[in-house]
Amino acid sequence: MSTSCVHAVPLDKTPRVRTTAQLPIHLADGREAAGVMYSFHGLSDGKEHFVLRLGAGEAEAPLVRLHSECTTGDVLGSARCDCGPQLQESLTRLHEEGGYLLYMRQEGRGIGLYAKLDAYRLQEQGHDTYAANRALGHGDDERDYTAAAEMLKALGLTRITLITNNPDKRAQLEALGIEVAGVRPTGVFSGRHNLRYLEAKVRHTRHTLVLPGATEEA
Ligand SMILES: Nc1nc2c(ncn2[C@@H]2O[C@H](COP(=O)(O)OP(=O)(O)OP(=O)(O)O)[C@@H](O)[C@H]2O)c(=O)[nH]1
Ligand SMILES: [Zn+2]
Repeated sequence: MSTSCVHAVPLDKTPRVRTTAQLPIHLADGREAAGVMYSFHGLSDGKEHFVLRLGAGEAEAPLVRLHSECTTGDVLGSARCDCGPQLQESLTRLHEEGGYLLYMRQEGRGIGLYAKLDAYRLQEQGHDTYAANRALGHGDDERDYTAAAEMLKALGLTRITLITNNPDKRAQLEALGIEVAGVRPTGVFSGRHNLRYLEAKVRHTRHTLVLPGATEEA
């Protein structure tokens, strides 16, 4: 007897929220937070981004952290960037005020881990993070937030307060039909290993970071 397997294929570009699951998580300060995790089916870039909702209540323009994947920083605690502490800070804020973490599979500003590690080698030879990308034939920043806007809309979130220092995130989301009612900066997590990386973000992509020893206009 033959069997057939029919996969559900979405007929339009609207993603469906695929699953939700309770996820108790430990915050950096030792407290426990209650999360709900959402995954999606049918996002336009075909990647497996996810959302974690934390805290209680629903603000009129809920807090949203749009966080780009950084395996070295988020998972391993690498000090070459500020991603790990930014992620922990966001989880704490979202737990306290209520809101959503969108974890975007955009490793290396969209170039992937393999190329990011090549870029690290070039940085050891003196390139900054953006020049290293270009030397490898990539754009300075290849991130596209279409899938983020799709996820927000699928959750009914069309007016948000965004946690970021990156003006491009706000601009892209607004162009995609998400109203960004306000922006909250992340903390500044600088150290001897990531100072050049942070300086390059300010110089090159106008991240709103005030670094030690810099003036606000710099
Ligand atoms: N290509 C490349 N990507 C990097 C490097 N270091 C970190 N990343 C990636 O950069 C992304 C985070 O981007 P950032 O520019 O640090 O910050 P942002 O997300 O634009 O801005 P915020 O919202 O303020 O955090 C993650 O996907 C990291 O994997 C690097 O040296 N080269
Ligand atoms: Zn990082």
